[in-house]
Amino acid sequence: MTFPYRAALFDLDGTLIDSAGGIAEAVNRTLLDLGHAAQDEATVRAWIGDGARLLLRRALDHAGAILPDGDGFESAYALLMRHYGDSLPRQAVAYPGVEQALERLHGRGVRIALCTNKPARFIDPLLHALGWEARFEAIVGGDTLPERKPDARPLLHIAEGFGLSARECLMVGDSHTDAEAARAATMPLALVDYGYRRDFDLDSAGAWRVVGDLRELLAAAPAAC
Ligand SMILES: O=C(O)COP(=O)(O)O
Ligand SMILES: [Mg+2]
Repeated sequence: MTFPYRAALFDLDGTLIDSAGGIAEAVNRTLLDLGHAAQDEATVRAWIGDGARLLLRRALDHAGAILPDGDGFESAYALLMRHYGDSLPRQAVAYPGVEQALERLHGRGVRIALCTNKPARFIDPLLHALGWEARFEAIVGGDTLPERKPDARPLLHIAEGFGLSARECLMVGDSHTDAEAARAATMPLALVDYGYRRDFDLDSAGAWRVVGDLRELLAAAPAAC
């Protein structure tokens, strides 16, 4: 069976890697530094996917902190960034099947991109830790462009760079930000059922495919395309 798209754009956290343990560690170190209680990993997981600033806002909000404005927020963010960098080795955990799925797509001539809301400065070190330095032909992080997912722009930026229309690409993600960005870009969508979604019904997102393992993306022909 052939894969019906010319490019696949992958979300990172909750789709390719199970980074929640490392991210929870970074968030908790930040909360503790600021005098708040640490949270369990399941709580922090639900805050991931909309970029690191919203992650911090949710953590401070949950802690009942008076949300610092301006400089106060920036210094808390700098603290999170320091701990986040230290946590990268623990974030570098690929889900089962990811390596083979990327390899097989590549082998079929599908162009492969990374489209994440993770701060861009952490992407290269993380890809290095995973041994994926040469895996992605295009990479867009959460602060690479003025807009991030759920805006359509990061997806369209990658498609345009490939010289492809949105319809020729597939966005593969785990959460509402990926689904909304794909809808806004009129790009076909595939979802994984194991990620960090919150209050999001996978089956009503209009996905071409919902999979429990990325190798299933190549498993069968689509119902319609
Ligand atoms: O919000 C994040 O930092 C992670 O984002 P991602 O799920 O888009 O990779
Ligand atoms: Mg994600």
